[in-house]
Amino acid sequence: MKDIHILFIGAGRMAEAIFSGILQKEKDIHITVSNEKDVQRLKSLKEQYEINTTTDWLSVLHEVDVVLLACPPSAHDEVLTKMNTHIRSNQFVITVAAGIGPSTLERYLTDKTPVAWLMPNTAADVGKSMSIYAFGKHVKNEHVVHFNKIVSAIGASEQLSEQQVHDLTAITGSAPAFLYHFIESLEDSAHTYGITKKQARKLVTEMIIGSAAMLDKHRDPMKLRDQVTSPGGATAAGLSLLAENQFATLINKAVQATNERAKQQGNK
Ligand SMILES: NC(=O)C1=CN([C@@H]2O[C@H](COP(=O)(O)OP(=O)(O)OC[C@H]3O[C@@H](n4cnc5c(N)ncnc54)[C@H](OP(=O)(O)O)[C@@H]3O)[C@@H](O)[C@H]2O)C=CC1
Ligand SMILES: O=C(O)[C@@H]1CCC=N1
Repeated sequence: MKDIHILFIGAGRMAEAIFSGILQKEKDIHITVSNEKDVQRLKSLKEQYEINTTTDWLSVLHEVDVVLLACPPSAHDEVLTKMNTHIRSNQFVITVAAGIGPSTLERYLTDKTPVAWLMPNTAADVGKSMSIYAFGKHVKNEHVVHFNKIVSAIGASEQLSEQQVHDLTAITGSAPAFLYHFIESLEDSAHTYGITKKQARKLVTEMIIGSAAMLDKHRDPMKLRDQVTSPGGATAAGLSLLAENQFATLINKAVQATNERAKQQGNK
């Protein structure tokens, strides 16, 4: 297969996680990264990674096979409008923006442009993103081949419908932040018992890494929870308190709030 050249529009946290993951796995994917204002950020990324950078993505557009939009949802209107008059019909456009599905991309890119919506998470940086995605109407086999190469470099993936990516953005895209918040809360709690912050971090981080490894091996959180919960014992008391305070309902509400905001951002 011939080398792939990807242009990133947006040089923020998600862009970096994705191209960092790709560069660790793939030697025949070439990356150009652009943003609009922050030249210092581009300079620092160029020092760290084997990439090209530019503040003028339009000048590079004609050279690339894939455009990956990693800018905020609110920037898409401006970027796609500008892109539409210059893009060649076989160039593949992928967005990772919350709320911006293939049907939105196709409304802007009027020349039967192949498009995809990828919802990754920041674990792309370590090749462990769980990414969900949906394709537009004009995606052909060659684009699927490119897409699979890019997405498999950053972790696991699952193809869904556009609506399902809307509905599950919270679960794969945002829920890592929910988990990190849970971890921060455990650290704060540990710290109140007289250990240092460094010790609290070690205790909680290693516990989470061990739990994730168990989940990876056994794939059954209910069974794993049950193994920890000795009948009538200490863990059961903690879990009861979580249940009394509607822990599961609260998580469901956080998922809904996240998806509503994502949709709202995409509709602007
Ligand atoms: N962070 C995450 O975990 C995830 C994020 N996403 C999506 O990724 C996208 C980026 O998010 P994130 O990386 O967190 O955000 P950041 O704020 O870290 O990065 C946004 C980047 O976009 C650039 N940008 C802003 N406006 C424009 C414009 N008009 N043209 C070109 N570049 C522009 C910014 O640079 P400058 O201002 O200098 O132009 C910056 O480099 C969002 O759409 C988000 O929904 C999806 C899944 C997970
Ligand atoms: O917070 C956000 O809007 C993005 C989308 C999914 C994760 N981060």
